[in-house]
Amino acid sequence: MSLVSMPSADTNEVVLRVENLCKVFRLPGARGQVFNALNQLNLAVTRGRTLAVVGESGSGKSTMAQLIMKLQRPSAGRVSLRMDSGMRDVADLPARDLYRKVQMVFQDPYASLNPRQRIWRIVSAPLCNYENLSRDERRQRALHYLHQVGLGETQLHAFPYMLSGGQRQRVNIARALATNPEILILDEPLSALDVSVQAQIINLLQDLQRDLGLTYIFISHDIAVVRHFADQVLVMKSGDMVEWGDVDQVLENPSQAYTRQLLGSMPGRPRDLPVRKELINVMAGG
Ligand SMILES: Nc1ncnc2c1ncn2[C@@H]1O[C@H](COP(=O)(O)OP(=O)(O)OP(=O)(O)O)[C@@H](O)[C@H]1O
Repeated sequence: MSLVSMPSADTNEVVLRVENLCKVFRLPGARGQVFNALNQLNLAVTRGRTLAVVGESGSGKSTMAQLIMKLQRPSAGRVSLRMDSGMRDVADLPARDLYRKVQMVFQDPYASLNPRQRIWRIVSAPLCNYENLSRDERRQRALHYLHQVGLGETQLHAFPYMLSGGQRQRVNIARALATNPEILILDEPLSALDVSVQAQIINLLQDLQRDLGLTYIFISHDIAVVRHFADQVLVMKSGDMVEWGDVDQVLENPSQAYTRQLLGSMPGRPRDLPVRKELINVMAGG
């Protein structure tokens, strides 16, 4: 059961809605045994805002992301997305329409790039599902998206192993931008990067959000970053929603004991924030 009810949001601005979403996994080798990874999740994501999702390991954050992206089927409930024709159940949407609207950036910038492909091929690959492009056109389009993430000609013909971790994560973001999506699901996009590079990527994500009007679902373990970056935060525990609200309210004045416990155990807990926030601003040149 969900521990909190769905907060109200201006329905005109809701671009993604999750209703009573559940995921039950059958455990291999354990006769008939099941595991509830997600229990009746309810959520509304507002256009142009950032919703952070926090919770201890195994709380269901990535499962939620996979259900939104149709990488897994829900056991119950539904995810709907704002399309030109109104809110549509993603179960009824062809993958190509879903991926036009929603893209994902994964945690590991190393594992998520094909090591045998040049960067222009990687970045322009999603476009091939929508358009019949020549090699030259693909390179031009890839260069456009590389410029958006602060890379350029130098990286266009490189292979992933030639790039730093931060550059690879920029390539991942460029690839995610290639379908001109409205929503990016960022699944711990900073955790494989060192702190100074994290700050640069946060800065980039904020610039992109401002310039392109993107909506973010940001899965993170770092409370300092969440506070700096997100508008709202959802706290999860063992597949349940524990608390959802504005970042300042939830992080400064959590209503649930579990949230207080989580804040105390995660890096960048509130009393550390001023230092980290300043650090991030300095590193991001802000
Ligand atoms: N295919 C599967 N079969 C069985 N159990 C699964 C499967 N996928 C995920 N789980 C379980 O569901 C729970 C939620 O996993 P999930 O990856 O969503 O957690 P998470 O909050 O993203 O964790 P982390 O922060 O470590 O990435 C975990 O206990 C996980 O072991």
